[in-house]
Amino acid sequence: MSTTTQPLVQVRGLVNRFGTLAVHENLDLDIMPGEILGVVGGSGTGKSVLLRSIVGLHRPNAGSVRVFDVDLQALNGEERSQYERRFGVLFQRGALFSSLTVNENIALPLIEHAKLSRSDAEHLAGIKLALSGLPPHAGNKYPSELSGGMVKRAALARALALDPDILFLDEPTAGLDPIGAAAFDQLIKTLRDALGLSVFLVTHDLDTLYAICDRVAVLSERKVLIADQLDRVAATDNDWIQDYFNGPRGRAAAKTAGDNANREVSA
Ligand SMILES: Nc1ncnc2c1ncn2[C@@H]1O[C@H](COP(=O)(O)OP(=O)(O)OP(=O)(O)O)[C@@H](O)[C@H]1O
Repeated sequence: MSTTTQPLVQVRGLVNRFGTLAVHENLDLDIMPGEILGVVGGSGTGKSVLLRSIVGLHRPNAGSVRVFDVDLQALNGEERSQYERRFGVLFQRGALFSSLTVNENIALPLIEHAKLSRSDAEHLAGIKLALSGLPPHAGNKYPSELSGGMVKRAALARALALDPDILFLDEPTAGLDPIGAAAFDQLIKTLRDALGLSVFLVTHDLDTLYAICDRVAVLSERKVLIADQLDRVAATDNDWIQDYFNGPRGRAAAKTAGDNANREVSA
C-alpha cells in the first residue's frame, strides 16, 4: 500500500434522501491511495447509493465529493466526465450489453471515450481480457454464453478499459461459488498490486473482507460508523458489527483467514 496520507477521494457531509427515506445524513468517508476498502452494512443501508454518488451516477442532496482534491460537483459536465473516466465501475449484475460480444463490450469505452479506432480498441480489449483472467476465445462470445464468473471477469475487463485510478466494485463475488469467489478476490488483489489501483468494494462477503481488504467501512444509521483495519472494526462495540463479525459466519471467515495465514508462514 502507498504511504501517501492524502486521500484520493474525500466524501464530506453527504446527504441522500428519496422522498421521506433518509439514506445518508452527513456521511464522511475517505478512500486512500492504493488501498482496498471494503464497504459493508445491512441491506438497504445505502452502500450502492454511496458508490453511485461518488462516481457521479447519483446527485446527492447535499455534501461534497472531492476526487484528486477537486470537488466534482463544482465542475461542468465535460470537466466532470474527464475525472469520471478515472473511475472503473463493476456493477452488481455486470451490466454488459447483451447484443455485443465481450470484446465489443470492452472496446466500447475505448472507442467512445478514448476515441480509438475499432481495431486498436479491440486489440486493447484483448489485453484487458487477459488481465481479467479470461481466455482469448471468451472475447468472441456474447454475455449470455458465459458462466456467472466469466461475466464478472468480462465486466471487470470493461471496468479496466480506460486504465482507471480507482476501481468501484458492487458485490463482485455475489452469486459465485466459494472457489470462484476466492479466485476473484485474489484477482482483485493482484490487479491492485500490479496496477497500483485503489479499490472501493461493496460486499456482504466476509471471506473477501478477511482475504483482501486493507480497511473496512461500516455503514449504519445513515453514516459511516467506523472505517478502520478489520481487527479494530470487529472489536467495535456495536450490535450490528458484533452480530456480523462475531456471529457464526464471521467467526468461520476469521478462522479461515487465520488458517491461510499460518499456511503461508509455514510454507
Ligand atoms: N433511485 C432510487 N429511488 C428511490 N429509492 C432508492 C433509489 N435508490 C436506492 N433507493 C433506496 O435507498 C436505500 C439504499 O439503497 P442501496 O441500494 O444503496 O442499499 P444497499 O446498502 O446497497 O443494499 P443491498 O446490500 O441490499 O444491496 C434503499 O432503501 C433503496 O430502496
